[in-house]
Amino acid sequence: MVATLQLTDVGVRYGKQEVLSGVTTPVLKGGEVTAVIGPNAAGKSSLFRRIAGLLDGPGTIRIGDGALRSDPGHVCYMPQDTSVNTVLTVYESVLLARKQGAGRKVTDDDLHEVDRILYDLQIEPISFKGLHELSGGQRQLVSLAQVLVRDPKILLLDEPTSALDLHRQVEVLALIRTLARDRGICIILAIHDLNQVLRVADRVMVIDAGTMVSCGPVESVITPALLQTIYRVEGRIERCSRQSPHVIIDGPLGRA
Ligand SMILES: Nc1ncnc2c1ncn2[C@@H]1O[C@H](COP(=O)(O)OP(=O)(O)OP(=O)(O)O)[C@@H](O)[C@H]1O
Repeated sequence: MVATLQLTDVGVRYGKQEVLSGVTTPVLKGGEVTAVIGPNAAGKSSLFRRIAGLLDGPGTIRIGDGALRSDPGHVCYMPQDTSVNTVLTVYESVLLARKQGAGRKVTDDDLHEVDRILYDLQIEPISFKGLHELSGGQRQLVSLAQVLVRDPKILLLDEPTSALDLHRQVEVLALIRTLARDRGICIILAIHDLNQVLRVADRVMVIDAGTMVSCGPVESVITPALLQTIYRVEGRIERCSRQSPHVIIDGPLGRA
């Protein structure tokens, strides 16, 4: 069965302050990657926390069918802040994530999955380091391992590559793309780098000042007009290497 996610009129309030309202999407399907973009403080993380069930608010979040909804393990959320306060090793933390809500007995299959994900993310060399000993980028990779190992059907990744070097960004985004396609995962990721969005996403949702201003195929949403109106920069989209589109920034626009 293909996992699906659809938002209707979804909003978020912190106390009396409404920070997001009226987010309505088409049906987002397993196998596809949707990038959520927009300026700082636009409401992207709040939207992720709302979808993950960590915040209440108006609107409807329809996830898959009844079978999926009754198994919360199928929706996994990786927050933006990956700081930790624990004495676990990398391996233990990923194994624990795998067993979350799934009984205590560790099977060969569990160990195999942990090994595979550590290998895919190229972090086996740090398997037995304590989480508190890791660099920011290493912590981010381990957080990613903790959600991927749970075999999610819907995966919410809030800026999963923000602490990674260029090589790791490219590798991780390629892995995300492959996992979506091969395992039919519906992946939603917040990301600021528009060139990476052009490489990885099928669809882009733009959030600005608490509202969704567009949601559609990548190349029809990432345009010079978007650069001007949302980011206040002058820029172009050009086909460069291998004919793939790139954002080229010419300069900032002045203050409005
Ligand atoms: N726990 C909270 N309590 C009150 N207001 C909050 C809380 N978390 C976020 N906000 C506010 O909600 C708004 C949206 O914040 P959010 O973190 O969703 O933005 P974002 O688009 O993810 O930003 P960034 O790109 O900077 O990570 C901001 O004005 C922020 O100050």
